[in-house]
Amino acid sequence: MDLAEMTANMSLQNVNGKLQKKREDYIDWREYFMAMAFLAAKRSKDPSSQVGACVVNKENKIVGIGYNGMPLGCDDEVFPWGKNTPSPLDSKYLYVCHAEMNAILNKNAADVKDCSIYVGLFPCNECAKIIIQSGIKEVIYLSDKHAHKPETVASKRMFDAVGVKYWQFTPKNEKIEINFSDIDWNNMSPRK
Ligand SMILES: Nc1ccn([C@H]2C[C@H](O)[C@@H](COP(=O)(O)O)O2)c(=O)n1
Ligand SMILES: [Zn+2]
Repeated sequence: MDLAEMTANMSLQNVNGKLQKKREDYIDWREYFMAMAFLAAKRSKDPSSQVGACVVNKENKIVGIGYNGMPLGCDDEVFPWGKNTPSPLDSKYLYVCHAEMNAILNKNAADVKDCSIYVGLFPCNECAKIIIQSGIKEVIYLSDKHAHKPETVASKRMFDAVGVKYWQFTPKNEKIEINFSDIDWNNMSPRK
């Protein structure tokens, strides 16, 4: 198989003899940011909901990433991940840091003013306060599964009051696969 046949088969283009991905194979920038939030969520130890968040500035640069997890130093093998527990002290909700809070606290910039936050699940009222106070102006979310919970209604009430935009993102791709073996690590090119 020569380079032309190979590139045709691998949705690659032969530009000046170099393998280039076809334009349509590049990830849409919004899908990229939502995918980064999803990738971060993979780090969450919460057995029932893994949520990730990605803060992006006006220049489309990532300035913060986070996922839901226990506070630094609170061993997530010791602190509880339960819910609806007989004793409220055994419920994760008292302890877990939400993805949005972590993404904002993890910021790598002086502030996150006028940024957008991509998050898997619509922010709760506590995160809405943090989002507003941090100066974030746009919330892009995938799931609004708790739409009718008071926490979510309160979030929207606050966002509407201060003009924080929020909208549901629907990815074009059903999935984005990261396959380390796609790359020939010796020369960092697509594996032939
Ligand atoms: N926007 C959100 C919503 C939820 N979380 C976290 C908080 C918990 O760890 C978990 C939700 O648990 P569930 O009630 O679904 O068992 O997700 C978040 O970080 N950001
Ligand atoms: Zn929250």
